Amino acid sequence: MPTLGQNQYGKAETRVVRIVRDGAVHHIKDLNVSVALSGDMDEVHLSGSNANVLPTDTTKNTVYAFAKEHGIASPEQFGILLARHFVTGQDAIHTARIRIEEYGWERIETSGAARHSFVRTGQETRTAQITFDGERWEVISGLTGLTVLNSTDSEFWGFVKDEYTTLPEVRDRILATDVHARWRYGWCSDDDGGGGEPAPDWERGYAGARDDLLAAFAETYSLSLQQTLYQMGARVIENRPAIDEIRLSLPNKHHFLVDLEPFGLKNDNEVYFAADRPYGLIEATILRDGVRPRIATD
Ligand SMILES: O=c1[nH]c(=O)c2[nH]c(=O)[nH]c2[nH]1
Repeated sequence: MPTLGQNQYGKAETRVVRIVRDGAVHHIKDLNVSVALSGDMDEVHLSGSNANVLPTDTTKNTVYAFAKEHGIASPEQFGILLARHFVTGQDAIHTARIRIEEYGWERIETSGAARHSFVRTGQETRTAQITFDGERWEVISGLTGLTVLNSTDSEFWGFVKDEYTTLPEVRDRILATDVHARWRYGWCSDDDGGGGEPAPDWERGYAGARDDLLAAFAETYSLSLQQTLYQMGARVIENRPAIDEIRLSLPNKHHFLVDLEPFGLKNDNEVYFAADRPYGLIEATILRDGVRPRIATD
């Protein structure tokens, strides 16, 4: 009979978001946790007996329950807690390897008192599309991958319900999205031959539009992502006279509250499962009054 070599099992990539609410000041920890356990696992492979197998589902639940019970001080400390739990709690488990990725979030600083808005660090890409037909210019600038999150001040209720609707109404949820924005400058004829307009300051335009998008996201009390989207686009159009049109494509990065009741724990909007897909996708163009849309909608 062929020999069973090294083996391990566990739940990979449990996405856990832990919010700590210190009054109006919220703190966020966002981890991707992979558990690999090994030990006396010959039987499950060779005879099919599951007697030594702690289900991978249980390892996932443990991640969520520990996030609630112990908080997440650091990935190292959280990983140590988990590894010790599995090895000391189960005779058959001799080794636990916990791999953790932590995603960084910075606070969005706004003039308001609320402190529950965050932007993911180091992810965004600036974009530009320039078209010239020998006479007229079209410049569309933008960004992708600007990930933002509000840990409160977001509701979703009062929506249509048909025979397939199961979504519960919520008065307090996480609202998170990867901003994909493209904005078109009104500038179209340069002053090369005389008579045209000087080109806008592209650097200031980019920094200003980015600031507006972040500030509007953070300051909008949201009844839907659609409403937040409109506020973000409108802020850019109102604050940046050089920009005539902005198109926003916002995935709704769902964060589901984890049910901790089976473990005797109350989830007071603290521990979330950060789902990857499917996601809602909310898209719209916001225009300066009287301007015709030109940014492609795909
Ligand atoms: O902000 C939202 N807009 C929707 O259209 C929608 N649909 C849904 O299921 N959740 C949400 N959230």
